[in-house]
Amino acid sequence: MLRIAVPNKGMLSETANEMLVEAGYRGRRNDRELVALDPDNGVEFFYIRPRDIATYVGEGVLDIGITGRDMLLDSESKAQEIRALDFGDSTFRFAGPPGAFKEVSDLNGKRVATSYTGLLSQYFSEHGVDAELVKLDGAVESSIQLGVADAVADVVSTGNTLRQAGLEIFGPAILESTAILISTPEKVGAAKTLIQRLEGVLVARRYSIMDYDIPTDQLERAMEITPGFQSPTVSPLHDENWVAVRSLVPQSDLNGTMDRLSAIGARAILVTALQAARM
Ligand SMILES: Nc1ncnc2c1ncn2[C@@H]1O[C@H](COP(=O)(O)OP(=O)(O)OP(=O)(O)O)[C@@H](O)[C@H]1O
Ligand SMILES: O=P(O)(O)OC[C@H]1O[C@H](OP(=O)(O)OP(=O)(O)O)[C@H](O)[C@@H]1O
Ligand SMILES: [Mg+2]
Repeated sequence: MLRIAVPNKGMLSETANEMLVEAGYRGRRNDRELVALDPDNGVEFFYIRPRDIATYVGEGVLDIGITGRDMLLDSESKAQEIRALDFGDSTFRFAGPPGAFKEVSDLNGKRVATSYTGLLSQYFSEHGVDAELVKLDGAVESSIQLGVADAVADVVSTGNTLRQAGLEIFGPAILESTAILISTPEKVGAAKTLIQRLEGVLVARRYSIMDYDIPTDQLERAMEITPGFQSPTVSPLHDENWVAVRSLVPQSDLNGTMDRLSAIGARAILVTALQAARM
């Protein structure tokens, strides 16, 4: 039985659960559920704080888990990133009162509040900065106003929290984070089906099917516009001067793709949503 760690709350929990349901697993039935058996799929889900997931997976107690890259790097876990999951994107940044700091070296001798002391102490030692870390559980942005820190290092997504606290980002991004699958080399093999299913969900979320007819003499140009994953399907039409093409195309630029196909003479361009995929 594969044992899977899923965030029980926070920014990643809802989408992580949705992806698992799309991948054919039993979803979490209510937000108090801590353990759930899914015997049809031979898996057991453990709903755990996102910060603790790397610990359980790194110890080998749980086989695979979903957490944030920043949380994995903050931990001392032996778990490794298997792949990014296309949600929960954020950057990890320094911020301070407007104009107070310009670069990371300005933090020498200052107090920096963060919930990610592991990540920060590693960053400071790599960059030769000697700053005092103030460990807080959350709402780190308030620490400067409350007088316990001179600067903060925290997760930034829209930047609204920082703006509301009257703080300004400085220095380069410490890290680009995203939701990731983590496991250990000993356990990852057993999780092959789960990984393949989630990869299918990512493809279904990112791509659509595009069908169109194209004059045969424009086929090569059309292949450059819709190269697909490996090789698009090209089928003969009754009119031998035309062929029908079916290809996977990124959802991010469906209309641009249709414009480019149309400009080289494609007709009857149809787009269909993908419900599931296994590549
Ligand atoms: N506003 C956000 N937008 C995108 N991702 C975020 C945001 N806040 C946190 N994350 C990411 O979500 C993951 C889990 O963080 P989250 O804030 O949910 O956990 P937490 O701080 O331990 O929990 P809580 O905030 O409920 O105490 C981290 O990898 C983090 O980078
Ligand atoms: O840039 P924004 O879109 O405003 O998002 C960033 C905020 O989101 C997270 O807070 P969360 O709600 O998880 O609270 P926490 O600080 O208690 O973890 C993070 O710690 C920032 O405070
Ligand atoms: Mg948080």
